[in-house]
Amino acid sequence: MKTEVKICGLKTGEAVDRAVALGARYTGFIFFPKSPRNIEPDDAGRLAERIRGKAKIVAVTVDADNDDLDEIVSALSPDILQLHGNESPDRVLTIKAVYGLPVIKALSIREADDLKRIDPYIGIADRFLLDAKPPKGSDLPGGNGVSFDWNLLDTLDESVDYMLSGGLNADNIGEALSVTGAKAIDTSSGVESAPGVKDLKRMEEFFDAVARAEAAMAQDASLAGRSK
Ligand SMILES: O=C(O)c1ccccc1N[C@@H]1O[C@H](COP(=O)(O)O)[C@@H](O)[C@H]1O
Repeated sequence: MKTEVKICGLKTGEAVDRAVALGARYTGFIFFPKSPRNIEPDDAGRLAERIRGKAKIVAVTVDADNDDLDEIVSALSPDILQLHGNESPDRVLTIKAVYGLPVIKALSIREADDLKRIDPYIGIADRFLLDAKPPKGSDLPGGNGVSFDWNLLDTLDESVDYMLSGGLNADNIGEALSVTGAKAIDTSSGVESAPGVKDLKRMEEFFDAVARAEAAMAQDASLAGRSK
């Protein structure tokens, strides 16, 4: 099966167009002023019009208040809201009810116990985004380019629908997919030349690496099938 790819932190028409041309199923726009990927809602709305219907448009917010959410949803008309802060299950329910949009709830993972934080959101969040915990001193809850120990996901219930995130790039995505078998992946700083600056070549290398990993996994599965 083809891995679903989300390219996050898009800020230019060139990067949005290229991400979708390369096969991104999800495009992410960051609404968090401290981030080098922060974008104004109206600018994001204009960029999203270039690819609406070709890839899902995801608004990434961090503990946003109602006024900010109203402005973002009205300017961008996102397909999905990604909640990347400390939004409680009740807050997620309220946001879903108010905007009628599916929600990806981001959770940060460092150790096995962190996976227990998924449970209260089951049946509430439509999907999870499992990211690494921010390094000490970082102002950003995501977009830090750091990975968590993918082996922790060995114990994750198969019914949990998640996107793998955190420090993914062309060099490590093959191993990440082989260890986790993730069906959906998300990257931001791993396809940049500087914080907030998407690099078209790095994006292309990322998609190439995903395709190589998929081919290798399909070959392994076929060999395993033949040896039965
Ligand atoms: O990217 C950001 O600046 C950001 C800011 C605030 C919340 C979330 C953010 N990014 C999310 O984090 C993942 C992982 O980033 P990376 O690949 O490790 O750089 C990113 O894809 C966004 O979903």
